Amino acid sequence: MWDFAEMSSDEVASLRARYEPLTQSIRELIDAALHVDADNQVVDQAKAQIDAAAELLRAHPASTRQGMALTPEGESIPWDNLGNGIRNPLAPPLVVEHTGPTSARIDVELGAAYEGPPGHVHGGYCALVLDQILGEVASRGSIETVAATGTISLRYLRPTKLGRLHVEAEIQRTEGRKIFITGHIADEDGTTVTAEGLFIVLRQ
Ligand SMILES: CCCCCCCCCC(=O)SCCNC(=O)CCNC(=O)[C@H](O)C(C)(C)COP(=O)(O)OP(=O)(O)OC[C@H]1O[C@@H](n2cnc3c(N)ncnc32)[C@H](O)[C@@H]1OP(=O)(O)O
Repeated sequence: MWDFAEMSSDEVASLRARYEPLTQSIRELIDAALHVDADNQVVDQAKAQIDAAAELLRAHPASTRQGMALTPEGESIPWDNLGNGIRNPLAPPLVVEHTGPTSARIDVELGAAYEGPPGHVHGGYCALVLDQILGEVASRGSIETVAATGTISLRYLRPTKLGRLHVEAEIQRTEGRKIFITGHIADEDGTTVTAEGLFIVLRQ
């Protein structure tokens, strides 16, 4: 169902070293733009430099986009994914740490770019974070057993403060290709959003 580009580990390392610093610079640019308080001259000058950088990049277009790379060792590398894409400046990125065969955690800092209600994380982004961790746990971190979201249900207990967040997910039970899994997000004051998901392992 999903297309992957096969790539050696060396190619991945080389592309990662080339593009990851660019992605990080764009993230810092977005954050700076959301916090700036400057006069017209400063803003116009910054805009001209950003436009020039965009023009430089557009002059070297990729012939195809490769959403995810797969290495012969079975490692999957997300380039563009909104949750954890190495080349996507909108991805924080979300780094999932598997804490066992059926559980994982994410520790992430979400700043102004992820705001919904003032000072708090956008509810849609909370859903994305939970979908990402539930999907990776359901997939057991392997492309061989990749599982897609069938149904996900969220309960927003209270607003989630921008800043450091802790996220967890754990498989509750499996029935054939169906994986029932729960998770939650916590900010500095405790749990803010809980999730229940039914993920379906894709037919290979
Ligand atoms: C290391 C790599 C890590 C990668 C992590 C990836 C995480 C990705 C998380 C995502 O965001 S995925 C993107 C959002 N999800 C989708 O785009 C999925 C779109 N839907 C589909 O592709 C298919 O509908 C789906 C794969 C979910 C199911 O299609 P199937 O044809 O495989 O299901 P089938 O009809 O054979 O049904 C199998 C069982 O699942 C049940 N089922 C199917 N779709 C369901 C659904 N949507 N919700 C709940 N249950 C569902 C169905 O009733 C049935 O139950 P029973 O076996 O008890 O009869």
